[in-house]
Amino acid sequence: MGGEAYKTADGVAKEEEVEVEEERRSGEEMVAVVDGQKKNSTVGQLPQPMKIVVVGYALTSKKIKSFLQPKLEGIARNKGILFVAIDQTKPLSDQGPFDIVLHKLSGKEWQHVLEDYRQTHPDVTVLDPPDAIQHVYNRQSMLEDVADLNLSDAYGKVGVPRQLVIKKDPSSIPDAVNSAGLRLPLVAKPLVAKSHELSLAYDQYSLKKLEPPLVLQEFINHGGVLFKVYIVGEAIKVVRRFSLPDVSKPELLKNAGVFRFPRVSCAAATADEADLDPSVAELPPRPLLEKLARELRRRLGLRLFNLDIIREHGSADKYYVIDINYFPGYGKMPEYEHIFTDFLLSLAGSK
Ligand SMILES: Nc1ncnc2c1ncn2[C@@H]1O[C@H](COP(=O)(O)OP(=O)(O)OP(=O)(O)O)[C@@H](O)[C@H]1O
Ligand SMILES: O=P(O)(O)O[C@H]1[C@H](O)[C@@H](O)[C@H](OP(=O)(O)O)[C@@H](OP(=O)(O)O)[C@H]1O
Ligand SMILES: [Mg+2]
Ligand SMILES: [Mg+2]
Repeated sequence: MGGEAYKTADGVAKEEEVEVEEERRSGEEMVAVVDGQKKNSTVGQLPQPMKIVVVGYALTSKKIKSFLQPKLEGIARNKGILFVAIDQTKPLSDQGPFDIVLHKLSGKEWQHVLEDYRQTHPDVTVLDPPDAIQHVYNRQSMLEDVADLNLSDAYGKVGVPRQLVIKKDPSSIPDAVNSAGLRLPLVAKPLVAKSHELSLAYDQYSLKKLEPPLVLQEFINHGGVLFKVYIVGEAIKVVRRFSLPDVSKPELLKNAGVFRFPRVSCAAATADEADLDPSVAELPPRPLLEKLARELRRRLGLRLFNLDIIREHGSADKYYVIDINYFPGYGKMPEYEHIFTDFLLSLAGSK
C-alpha cells in the first residue's frame, strides 16, 4: 500500500478551487501546501489523513504522451494519486509498493511478469489482467461476447457484423466467402487487432489479393459516422467520429478491387460539432449503452476499453459493435482526467 498524505480537512481535493503551490514529500508522506500554508483549513479540526494511491505504469512512449498529460498528473496529484514509471529492466516486485499497476505493453515476457506479479501481489489491482487483454487482441474472439450477449430490448438491438476468419491460403477466400454467404463489400481486417491495415473488397475475386490471417466482415452502411464508447470502470462517455462512407448498390456494381485504408480510424476526425443528418447523429440510447457496457465489463473482465459502434443506416435501433480496443486513446475522451482519477480512487477505496 502507498503512504499517507494530508489533504484538505473535508478530505476532498478540488484542483480548480485551490492552487497547490508546492508539495513536499518525505518518504511516502505528502503534504499539500496551499497559499504557503498546510491545507488544514477547518479551524479546530485535525487534518484528515488521506492515503496516497500509488499507480505504477508500464506504457509505450506514445501512450505516455497521449495519456499521461500534465493536466491528468496535476489533477491526480491533488487527489492523492501518484503515477510512478515502472522500470522494465528491474524485477517488478522490487519496485513500488504499488496499489495499482496500469499497463499496455506487448510481448509474452511482459505478460508472464504480470501474471507472476498478480499471483504474488493479490492486493494490487492490475489494470487489466493480461489474459483478458489477449482475448480482445484477436478480432475473432473480440466480438464473441457481444454476439453471445445478443442484447435486444426496448432501446435497440446490438449485434456484430457477420464475419469469417481466414487463417491462410488466400486462393481459398472467394469460395469460403461464397459458402458462408457473406455479402459484399467486405471489410478485411488483420486477425491481430494491434494491426490496423484495413481493406475494403468490392468483388469476390479480388479477395485473393488479401493477406491472411484476417477476418472478413460484412460492411454495414451507417451514414459515415460511428460512436466511440469509452469505458473506464463504471463510467461511460460517447463521442461521434467520422467513419467510412456508405457504399451504394450502383457503386458496388461499378467498382471492383481491393481498396486499402491504412490506419483509417486514427485519421478519423471528431464529428461531434459537425452538421449531420439528425437520424445519423443521434447518439445510441444511454440505457442501451449502460447495459452493454455493464455486461461486457463482466464478460470480458476488462475495465479499460472502448467500443466502436455503428447504427445501420435507415434503421432507428439496429446497432453493431465493430471493434473493441483495450486502453484506447483516453486523451480524446472528454473529461478523462476527472473520470480516470475518480476511477483510480474508487479502486483504492474499495480495497
Ligand atoms: N463492418 C464494418 N462496417 C462498416 N464500417 C466498418 C466496419 N468495420 C470497420 N469499419 C470502418 O473501418 C474503421 C476501422 O475499423 P476498426 O475499428 O475495426 O479498425 P481498428 O484499426 O481496430 O480501429 P481502432 O483504431 O479504433 O483500433 C472503423 O472505424 C469504421 O470506420
Ligand atoms: O481512442 P481510439 O480512437 O479508439 O484510438 C486508439 C486506438 O484504438 C488504440 O489502439 C491506440 O492505442 P495504442 O497505440 O496504444 O494501441 C490509441 O492511441 P493513443 O492512446 O496514443 O491515442 C488510439 O489511437
Ligand atoms: Mg476501431
Ligand atoms: Mg481497434
